[in-house]
Amino acid sequence: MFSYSFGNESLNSQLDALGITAAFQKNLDSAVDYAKALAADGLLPFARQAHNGPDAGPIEAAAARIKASCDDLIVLGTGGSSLGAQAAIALARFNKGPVRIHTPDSLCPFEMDLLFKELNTARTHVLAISKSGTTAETLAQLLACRAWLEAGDHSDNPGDHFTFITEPGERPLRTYGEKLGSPILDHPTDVGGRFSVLTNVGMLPVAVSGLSVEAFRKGAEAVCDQFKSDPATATAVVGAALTHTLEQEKGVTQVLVMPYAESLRAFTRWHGQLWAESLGKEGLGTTPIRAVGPVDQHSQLQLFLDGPNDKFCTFITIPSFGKGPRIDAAEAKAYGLDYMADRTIGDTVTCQSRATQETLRKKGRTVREIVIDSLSEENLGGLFVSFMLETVVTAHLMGVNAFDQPAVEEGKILTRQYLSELPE
Ligand SMILES: O=P(O)(O)OC[C@H]1O[C@](O)(CO)[C@@H](O)[C@@H]1O
Repeated sequence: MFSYSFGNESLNSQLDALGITAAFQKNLDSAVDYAKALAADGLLPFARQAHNGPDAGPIEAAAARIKASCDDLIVLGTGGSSLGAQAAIALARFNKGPVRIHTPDSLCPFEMDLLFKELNTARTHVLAISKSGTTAETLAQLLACRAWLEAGDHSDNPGDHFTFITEPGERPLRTYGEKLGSPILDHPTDVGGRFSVLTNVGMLPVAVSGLSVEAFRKGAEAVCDQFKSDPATATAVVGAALTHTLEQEKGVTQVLVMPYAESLRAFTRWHGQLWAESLGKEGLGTTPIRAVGPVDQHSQLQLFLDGPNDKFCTFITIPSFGKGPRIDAAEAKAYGLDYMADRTIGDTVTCQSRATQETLRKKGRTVREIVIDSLSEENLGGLFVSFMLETVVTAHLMGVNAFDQPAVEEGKILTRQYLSELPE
């Protein structure tokens, strides 16, 4: 489970000091009303991915088939069709499964050459994911993968090397999968790509990685239960009301998400898309900033502390006292490093996060700390759904539609045009 707090001074006293208590309360009331309406409706489809839902069996079956046939899985997809899976399977580093998973989510000729050079065609499976089934990057990679696989020296059916996830209906990716005779799982039509991490889009890679789909979804369910039963204290509702109030009243235009764990680095990329694409519209929006502690204390912290006071900072921490290697006391003392004698790496990181939050607060920044008790599937599932709900509630307060992304479509159309106009 996770909890959140705002430092030693209560949130109320910090709001008082900023002179925004009334504005916050008004936004909180409206956020709570909206949360209650969502709860009365059974929450949103992205949050209704039950641990024992009807897709659990098909996900496990597809994962078993993939695992039985390969050593390497290439997950093709971009944005919401890749970032959630990447964030989720980052936890698998701790219990290495039998399949290595590659996620070339940015179209890069050099990376693709490298990947093809490293992998064995006979023992590679490709999972191509695209909700629309039309994304040029994913389709280009798919065609390149097929050619590479067929140029390999195996003689089995090429269709056995592919699995697809896309929406029902006519679309290039689906037609391609049907012609190949490969398994095709339906992308839920009522869940947007950047909200799809708890559906088969994120959970099939999770199942292949050896992590527990059930645990991710149970963690999400626990957070949804809390959101429904006590919205006024739910992380998502308070976070949304606070972000919106700080933006309206104090010109806070950036939201920082800074976990103190390398395994949550991919989570910050997932959050970046979720926040930016859902809220950046009609001239409105706050810009997501990604950082990971403690390493980014040595690159971005100067700006956070001493640059413009325009950021709402969220730290995600895991109590790490006593965790990790211990520093030999005599060795440390021999070099005048008494302060770290007999401390663990986890002791150091915990103190660094605390110190950084305190210095930010002293500089007048609003800092929220979300504490998870361990790096577990349950906690990550909870974080996913909490941040998705926070995004949706923030969109409601802003008066924008969280679920579309009209502005990026023009660039996609032009890319296709320029590509088709290239000389033969
Ligand atoms: O899953 P699809 O349809 O390939 O889309 C990939 C990504 O592209 C976008 O449409 C933006 O271009 C995102 O919203 C989406 O997650």
